[in-house]
Amino acid sequence: MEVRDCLVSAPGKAILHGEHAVVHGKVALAVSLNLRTYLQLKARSDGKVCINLPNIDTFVCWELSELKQLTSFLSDKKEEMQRLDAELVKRLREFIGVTNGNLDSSASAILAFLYIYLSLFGSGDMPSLTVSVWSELPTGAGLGSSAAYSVCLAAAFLCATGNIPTPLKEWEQTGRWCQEDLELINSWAFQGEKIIHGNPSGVDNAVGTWGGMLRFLAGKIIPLSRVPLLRILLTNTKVPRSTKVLVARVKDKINKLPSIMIPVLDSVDAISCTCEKVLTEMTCEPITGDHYNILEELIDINQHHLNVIGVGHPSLDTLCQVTAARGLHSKLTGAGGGGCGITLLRPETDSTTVQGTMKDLRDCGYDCWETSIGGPGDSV
Ligand SMILES: Nc1ncnc2c1ncn2[C@@H]1O[C@H](COP(=O)(O)OP(=O)(O)O)[C@@H](O)[C@H]1O
Ligand SMILES: C[C@@](O)(CCOP(=O)(O)O)CC(=O)O
Ligand SMILES: [Mg+2]
Repeated sequence: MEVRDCLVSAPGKAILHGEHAVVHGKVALAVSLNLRTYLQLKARSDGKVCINLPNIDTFVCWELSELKQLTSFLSDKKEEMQRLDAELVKRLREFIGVTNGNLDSSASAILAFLYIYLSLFGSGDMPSLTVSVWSELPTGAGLGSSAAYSVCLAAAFLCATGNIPTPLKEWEQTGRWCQEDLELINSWAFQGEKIIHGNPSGVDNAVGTWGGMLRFLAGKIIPLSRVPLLRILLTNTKVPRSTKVLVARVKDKINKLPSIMIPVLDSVDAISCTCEKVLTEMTCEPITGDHYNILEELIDINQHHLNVIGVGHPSLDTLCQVTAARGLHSKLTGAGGGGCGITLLRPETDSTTVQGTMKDLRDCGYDCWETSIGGPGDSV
């Protein structure tokens, strides 16, 4: 099978409120970032399938004949993709030589690639191709790099199979898909997230697919089109962590202490709903200091809750203390345990304060940058 070359990209995300709680059916508010992951798919004619993942130092090639042996049991039931195909995952784990325990970065990325590739092409004519992925996002830091990676894989392979059109006209720089195509991309990206996260909520792949700001509740995605522009400082503590491990740890804690943990999750839910209400008010009435006072208080309370849930880290405590010394409010974003945090900047926060805070954070060894939030979803 010959495939058409294509280049796709998808944004990372920041979760304003609701990380972890969203896995347990609570509301999350998330927004795309202007940092993206890019994927280039190129057809080959030598019967090889290759993957180049420079961000995680992973470069692998297989013969098509090897991959074909993994597909003998696959049927053409592509609509049955709500659940992961456990038999395919088992075979793939054996194939890459990781039969038990958690997968490392490279094994997770390879497994997600092979799973989507074989699910989409395995029951027909399998194409020889090279996929190269590179990203502006830090990997494994809470900004949804796994989801952006999965969205790119899903979009590129669905284009290559002809399941969705390549909407690019020659004169266009970027293109967008229709709602139905985006839903298909999102559902395949969710499969990739399941491989990398274990038990994802689906919020990250939804933001990676649609972009902008959205409210996510139990798989239901509501775009928030009327939100004010918020200035955010993003800080990467550079402490590595794995979303899969943290999500599993939170689940254990809820199972062990349900009467203590469930009210905390309910409170996080109320924080997300209150934040959404304040953001909506800010678009309908003049923005006042009171709006920002509430947003800051919500950030502080949620950060305490996330510590209670068990996903804090001393590096994140330092972030909160350093920014609090300048009158700014921070919380972790994403899975926590290290990784990134967000700091809310007020419209009137002057550049001396911002520059001074960034210097203090860099002196702690962190990466720090001011960013705009919102932005386009994935494009081809
Ligand atoms: N650019 C990339 N290239 C290859 N794999 C990636 C890339 N970005 C993310 N991944 C995969 O996603 C994993 C990180 O996912 P996760 O722990 O959920 O962190 P996050 O999504 O917060 O960045 C990596 O270990 C790797 O398997
Ligand atoms: C902790 C969680 O809410 C977000 C994880 O985001 P990230 O992988 O840390 O970028 C998990 C999820 O929603 O699937
Ligand atoms: Mg992730």
